[in-house]
Amino acid sequence: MIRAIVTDIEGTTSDIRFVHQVLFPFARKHLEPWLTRHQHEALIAHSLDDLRQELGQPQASQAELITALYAFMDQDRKSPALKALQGMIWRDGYLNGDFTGDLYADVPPALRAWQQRDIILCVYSSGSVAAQKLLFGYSDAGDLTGLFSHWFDTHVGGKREVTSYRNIQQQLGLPPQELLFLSDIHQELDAARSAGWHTLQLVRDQPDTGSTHRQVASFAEINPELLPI
Ligand SMILES: CSCCC(=O)C(=O)COP(=O)(O)O
Ligand SMILES: [Mg+2]
Repeated sequence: MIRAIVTDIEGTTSDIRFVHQVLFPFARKHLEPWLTRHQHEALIAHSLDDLRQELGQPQASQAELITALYAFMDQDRKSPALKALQGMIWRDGYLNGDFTGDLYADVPPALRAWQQRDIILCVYSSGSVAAQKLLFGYSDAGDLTGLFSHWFDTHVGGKREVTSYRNIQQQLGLPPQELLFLSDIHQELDAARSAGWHTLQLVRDQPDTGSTHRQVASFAEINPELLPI
């Protein structure tokens, strides 16, 4: 029996194009002036120190850090410091009404139905927990943060690493066979399966021929009571 469902965001609950064509360009455009304005605030200074550590350059200047951040963005590197800073920049965009958090139309009704069946709902994304809460808090369908009880980002580990799913399982205090991970990326699902979890792949555009996971095109096709099939 599935007791908890952990969902990815990009490509799973939300269109990849929203992340790559709206969120990422917004963060890139605002990065430099935003950092100049906020660099002395404790949270931002802390993220910049994390970035210096990631780079192995404890004395890196502000200009060097900005160059590194642009390079990380070019590589879509899942750097915790970059992800923390992007989340803080996106906050202004959500608050100003520049965009709302994109969700596929099938996502909110499915989440509500699962919650009504007492299934624990969680998010696991490379985006920071703060960024996850903004996306669901300012979503196209209103504030959905109340549907989720746990939020995980790369502080538990990378999404293609088995240990990350073991860490999440320990935090949830449930056996792995009661956990279901939803993602569009089969390498992430491979890691979850290796940790003993159930997996389902969201294929929003076309099937993934390189995958060994069960594939569905929408959340409406998922009935946790029927798993495993
Ligand atoms: C919180 S939405 C932004 C997602 C993000 O920043 C990202 O890098 C997506 O990575 P994922 O591992 O969730 O595909
Ligand atoms: Mg994804």
